[in-house]
Amino acid sequence: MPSDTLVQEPAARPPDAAAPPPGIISVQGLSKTYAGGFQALKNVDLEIRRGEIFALLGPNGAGKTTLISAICGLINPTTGRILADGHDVVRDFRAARKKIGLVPQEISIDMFETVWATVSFSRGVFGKPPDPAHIEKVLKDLSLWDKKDAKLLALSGGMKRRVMIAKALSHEPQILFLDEPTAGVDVELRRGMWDMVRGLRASGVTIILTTHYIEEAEEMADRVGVIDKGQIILVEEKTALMKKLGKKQLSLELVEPLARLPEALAGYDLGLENDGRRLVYAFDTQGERTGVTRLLRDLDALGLRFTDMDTKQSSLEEIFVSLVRKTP
Ligand SMILES: Nc1ncnc2c1ncn2[C@@H]1O[C@H](COP(=O)(O)OP(=O)(O)OP(=O)(O)O)[C@@H](O)[C@H]1O
Repeated sequence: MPSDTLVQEPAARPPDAAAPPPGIISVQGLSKTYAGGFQALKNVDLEIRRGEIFALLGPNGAGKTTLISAICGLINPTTGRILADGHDVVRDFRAARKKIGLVPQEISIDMFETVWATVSFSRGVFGKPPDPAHIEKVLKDLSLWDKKDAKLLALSGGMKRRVMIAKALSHEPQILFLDEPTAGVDVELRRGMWDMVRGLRASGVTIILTTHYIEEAEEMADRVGVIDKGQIILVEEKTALMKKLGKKQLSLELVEPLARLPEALAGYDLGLENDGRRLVYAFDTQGERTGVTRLLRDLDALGLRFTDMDTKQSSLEEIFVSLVRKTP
C-alpha cells in the first residue's frame, strides 16, 4: 500500500461536529515522585475545558499544589505529559507558561515597590511589551486603581492578595490558577473576589482554583474535581454531582413531641431533633421512590400531626467529606 494514502486519510475525513472541544489543559498519565521517594501524584488524567471554572478539592496533602506546579512547569513530572493550550509544559515551557497566570498560596511581593511598578514588571517577565492601558484595566477591575502609587507594605492583606492576582493577569493569560484565593480573607472580600473571578470567566479566561472553602466551589465552579492521596477520584459537573450524590432531608415540625420513634416507622431513615419536636427524614434524590408519600401516609395512620415541613439538599461539603472518607 502506498504510504501517501495513509497520510491523506485523516485530512479527507469530515470534521466531527459532535466531538467535544479539546481541553485547554490536558494532563495525561501524570505521576510525581519527590526526591525523598514520596509519590505525590499517581497517574493523573485530567482535561480542563476552555472557559470553565474548575474547582480542585482535596484534603491537606492530597497533591493539589503539586498538580498545579506541574501544570505551570514549576516541577518536572516523573511520568506523563501536560499540554497547556497545545504546548507541552516541559518541552515548550516558555510558550506554555505565557498562557498561564498563577496566583500562589503565599504572598510573595517586594514590599517596597509600588502597585503599578510591581504589576507592570510582571508583564515584562513574560516577554510582553509594556501596555499601560491593560495594566490600568486590571488594576481597575481589581479595585486597586486608587492604590496604584502606594507601596505594597502600606496595603491591607486583602489588597496584597489582589495585587498577586493583578500580577498573574498582567501578561493577559488565558488560564488562571488560583491556589486558595480567599484563605484568611473576610466574608465580604471573599464575595468580592468571587464576583471578580466570575467577571474573568466572562472575559474568556479559564479558571482553576483550589479551595478549602467548599462553599466557594459550590458557589462558583462549573465542574469539580476531587483529589485524594495523589489520585483524582472524581470529576463531575457541579450541579450533576450535587444531584447524584446529594441527599435530601425532610423536616417535619410535630404538634406533639415524641419521646422516641414509633416501632411502626422503623423501616425509615428517621431521626428526632429539637427534643422530639422535629422528625427528620433523609432520602435519596436519585431513588425511583423517595418514600415521602408513604411516610406521610404512615404518619397520618399513627395520628402524628405536624405544623410545618421543610426540605433541604445536602451541601457540596457533605458530599466531599463522604467521598474523601470512603477512599482507603
Ligand atoms: N518538595 C517536596 N518534597 C517532598 N515531598 C513533598 C514536597 N512537596 C510536597 N510534598 C508532599 O507531597 C504531598 C502533596 O503535597 P501538596 O502540597 O501537593 O498537597 P496539597 O493538596 O496542596 O496540600 P494543602 O491543601 O495542605 O496545601 C504532601 O504529602 C507533601 O508533604
